[in-house]
Amino acid sequence: MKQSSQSTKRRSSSHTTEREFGGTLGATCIPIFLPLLVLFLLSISRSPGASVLQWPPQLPPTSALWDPLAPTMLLGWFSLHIFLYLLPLGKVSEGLVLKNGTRLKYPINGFHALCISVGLLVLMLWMGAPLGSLFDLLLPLAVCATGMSFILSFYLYIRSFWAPHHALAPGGNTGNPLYDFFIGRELNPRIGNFDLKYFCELRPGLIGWVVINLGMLMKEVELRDSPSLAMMLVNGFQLLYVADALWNEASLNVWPLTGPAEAVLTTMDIVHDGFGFMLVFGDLAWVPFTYSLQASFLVIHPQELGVAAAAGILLLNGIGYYIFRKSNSQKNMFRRDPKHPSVSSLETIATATGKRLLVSGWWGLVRHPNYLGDLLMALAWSLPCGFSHLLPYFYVVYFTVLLVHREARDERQCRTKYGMAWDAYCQRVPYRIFPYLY
Ligand SMILES: NC(=O)C1=CN([C@@H]2O[C@H](COP(=O)(O)OP(=O)(O)OC[C@H]3O[C@@H](n4cnc5c(N)ncnc54)[C@H](OP(=O)(O)O)[C@@H]3O)[C@@H](O)[C@H]2O)C=CC1
Ligand SMILES: CC(C)CCC[C@@H](C)[C@H]1CC=C2C3=C(CC[C@@]21C)[C@@]1(C)CC[C@H](O)C(C)(C)[C@@H]1CC3
Repeated sequence: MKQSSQSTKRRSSSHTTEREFGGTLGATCIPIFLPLLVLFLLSISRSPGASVLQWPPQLPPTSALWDPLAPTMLLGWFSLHIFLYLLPLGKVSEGLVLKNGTRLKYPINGFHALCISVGLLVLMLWMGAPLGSLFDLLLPLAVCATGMSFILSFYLYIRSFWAPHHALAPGGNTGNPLYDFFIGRELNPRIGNFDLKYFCELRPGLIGWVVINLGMLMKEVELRDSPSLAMMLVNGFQLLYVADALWNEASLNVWPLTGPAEAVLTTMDIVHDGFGFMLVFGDLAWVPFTYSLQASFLVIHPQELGVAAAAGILLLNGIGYYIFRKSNSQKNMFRRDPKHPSVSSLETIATATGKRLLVSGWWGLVRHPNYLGDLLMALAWSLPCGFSHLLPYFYVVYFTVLLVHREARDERQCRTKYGMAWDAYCQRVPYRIFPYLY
């Protein structure tokens, strides 16, 4: 979290002043704590008790952490996705205007990469590949993904000293090595045209999450002959979420190259945050190994799910997805073409920057309707795992904390950008995420 005290602020003409995520202390502890948390969660998800509250915590034996197959598989997976990223499939789109007035070009072929990956997996299954053995490799894979995150983050930190000043992220340039390593100094590190942040955010980890889920489903088939309804719901919901992210990246295809960027290219991570340990580890280790916890939990803790309960959960996910997609699309459309018939009748307020803010429609309900939809989906992903354990609800709790923190960061940035107009918006739309609650 941002610390407001003077002690956390630096005064220097070229260095940024504000520190987030607990400043230097957070930046030192989080890279130690989060990898251990991933291993802890993975290891208890497969233990019979699956208790997050057990003290002392149950840690995996060191022999369970290493398998020579894991680095080979990970390198193979990364090579495949680098190859797919570089394939001349789909179109090329432009990001938002950078400080030096230029725009970077991005290949929009993530959905192709997802389809090809799923096609390859189906082929491997047909050839008899034991995809269920991913279950036994999860801990070594997580260890290797963490190691890879550290190596990549060191590389990014060191190379950032050769980057021009305008290429640095606003928040990752404090001069404190630990903090800058954690937050990330360079905004859009690239090797030639290969954009490391954009690649990591949407490809290996996000698609890897879907593959891990499928591996858990296959393990269930090995153990119990067929996948359970709960496992199918978790797989289906999360596949929809990942496919949506990649499809909406691809929806840029229909717009002219010179039009404003939208969807993933306008998220806070791409536009504002540097590429440091937090995002590298988040993309490569945290997303695939903790977002798939419900599926790995279900392998050892099968749940009976009645048709009525399944229908209720389906409905909840559908409502969440509808709110998430409609609100994100409404804002993206408004930013791209405010005169488009689907948004032209919405009420707006002017800001000094020339941009307007929506005050009706989804963005008049709460200030972050997209987070509300995302959180409803998060709950729907955990409910198939029943109420006997807390572990499957880890994602809901973590995600609530992440989005509340993210909302506060975005709010600060918007207040700086829009000043009094933002205050007027907040008065008009008093709730942040949950109507009448928060
Ligand atoms: N699954 C996961 O782990 C995660 C998922 N997400 C999801 O990613 C999606 C994107 O989220 P995120 O990048 O945080 O931010 P948002 O998509 O919510 O974008 C926030 C920006 O939208 C613009 N904006 C805010 N209010 C208005 C308004 N009333 N009218 C017009 N524009 C407005 C502002 O930018 P400007 O005015 O400059 O255009 C603001 O900075 C969300 O759906 C979120 O749930 C996010 C993080 C993690
Ligand atoms: C390691 C920390 C505890 C937290 C790291 C945070 C990251 C895991 C998330 C920050 C923003 C993200 C986004 C998505 C995935 C999680 C991270 C990387 C996203 C790609 C998921 C799919 C969505 O549709 C999206 C809008 C494309 C998301 C963009 C932000």
